[in-house]
Amino acid sequence: MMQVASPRTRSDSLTEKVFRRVYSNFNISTVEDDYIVHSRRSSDYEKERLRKKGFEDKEEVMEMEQMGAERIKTVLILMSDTGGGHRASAEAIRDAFKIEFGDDYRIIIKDVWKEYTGWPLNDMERQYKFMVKHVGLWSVAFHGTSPKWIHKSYLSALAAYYAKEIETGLMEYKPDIIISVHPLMQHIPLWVMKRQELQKKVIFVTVITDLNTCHRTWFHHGVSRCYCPSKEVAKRALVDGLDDSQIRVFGLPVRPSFPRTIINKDELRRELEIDLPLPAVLLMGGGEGMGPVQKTAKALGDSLYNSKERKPIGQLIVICGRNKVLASTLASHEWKIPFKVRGFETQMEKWMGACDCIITKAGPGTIAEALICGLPIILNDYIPGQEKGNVPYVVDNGAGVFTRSPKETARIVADWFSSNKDELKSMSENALKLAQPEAVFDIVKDIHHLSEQQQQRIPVFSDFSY
Ligand SMILES: CCCCC/C=C\C/C=C\CCCCCCCC(=O)OC[C@H](CO[C@@H]1O[C@H](CO)[C@H](O)[C@H](O)[C@H]1O)OC(=O)CCCCCCC/C=C\C/C=C\CCCCC
Ligand SMILES: O=c1ccn([C@@H]2O[C@H](COP(=O)(O)OP(=O)(O)O)[C@@H](O)[C@H]2O)c(=O)[nH]1
Repeated sequence: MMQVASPRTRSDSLTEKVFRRVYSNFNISTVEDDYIVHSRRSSDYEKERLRKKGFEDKEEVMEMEQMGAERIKTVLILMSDTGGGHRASAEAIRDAFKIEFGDDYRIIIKDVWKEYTGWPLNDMERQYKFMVKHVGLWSVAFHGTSPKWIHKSYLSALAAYYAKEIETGLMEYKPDIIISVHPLMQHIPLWVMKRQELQKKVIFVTVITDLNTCHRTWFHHGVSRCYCPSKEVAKRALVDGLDDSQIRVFGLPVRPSFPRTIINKDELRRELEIDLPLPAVLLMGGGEGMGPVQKTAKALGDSLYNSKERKPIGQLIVICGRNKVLASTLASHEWKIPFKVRGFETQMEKWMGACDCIITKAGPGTIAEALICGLPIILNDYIPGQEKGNVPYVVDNGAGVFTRSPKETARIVADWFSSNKDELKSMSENALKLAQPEAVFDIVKDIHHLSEQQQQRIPVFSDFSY
């Protein structure tokens, strides 16, 4: 029985709620952001709720919906699949809204740029993938666009050029609340809202998904709240001119399905068909399977095999994300130790819960999740700019180590699994201390509070035009 305990205690009822949702065929992590499906379902709920309250007539139901009686609030979460972290945080927020407030909120996760605009905004995923493969280019782009006058003028030009399209994109969903979980999705929507005089009617908040050295585009002064995952980021926000009252520090939002109570590790291993007694290391490289994964896997294949006794001292699980080439290359290799290779996994909490430590590039999402699972972390790479500061965040807090060398990584893991178990244990404890499993709930509750405050200021039936 492994204890994956939250460093802070929380009311049983919430834990129970999470457990019920997570482990009773209710897959809250399902990617379900297709608007049509979503909006149909949500409006069906809404109609059903009104019908239950006695509004049988079709027109009456429609009227009440429009007027806002028992109105379900619409939350639009803006994200882009540049990396896997923004989507993971968006899903975390959606799931937490569902757990905390049931059907009171309708959550839509969207990349409005991709669907409504043209080049270069609609092609960020591909461009980002290209740039981070050429780290020098990314470094120039990241640091070169740091001055406010540079990114502001560029984004204003894009806003003006795509004004109509973005307006259409945002207005289609008629959001009451807009949440941006992406560094480039503050300026343009806020500009559109200003043009439409919607600033007082629609709440706009930013949820930063970088733990330390984030880009300055995250810090827009026009937001109601800027949720910072760490004190370091909050300091940067203050330096950038945000007001104290706009800033809240709760932590990085992680999907509530991540275990934070008691998880039976053996059961997870049985379910995932992982060897029961052998210590296990999880190797990954973010949503795209980036970093020195292949070399590290092969080095681990050697270091976790005791050739004198002709038996393994550990086992290896590699999650390649969307990197199919990596997955097939590793699958075709001969392994002396128990080995598993997987593609993009939707239940990361199970794989992390079943392992004893993790090797990853310094992606903030993976780090925050691993901390919740109490996994010591070996960071083997980082993207210059936004991920650089994640290294001291982990290492200085005693939750892991940094090395770029696959051989050194493999040696450390072998050490942890044999002669240095104490270090593994103390790092696991430090990881749990640093974890913030409640962050996502604190964020959605604060947004709910904002929304209630706003409701008191604006008449509920105000029919604002989009
Ligand atoms: C004066 C010299 C200027 C040189 C500029 C050269 C080229 C400019 C081209 C592109 C601009 C690059 C934008 C840089 C802003 C970066 C903000 C940022 O932090 O972005 C991070 C995200 C990715 O998210 C991160 O993923 C990580 C893991 O992979 C991790 O999860 C982390 O938590 C996440 O934060 O990056 C992006 O989304 C960038 C997409 C870049 C696509 C370029 C397309 C250009 C289109 C629009 C750019 C708009 C404005 C930028 C201002 C440009 C000013 C010149
Ligand atoms: O197969 C996978 C691989 C990754 N992830 C998730 O993708 C996110 C990766 O985010 P991170 O910030 O670590 O790195 P990025 O992919 O943005 O570079 C994390 O939430 C992972 O759990 C996932 O759900 N399935």
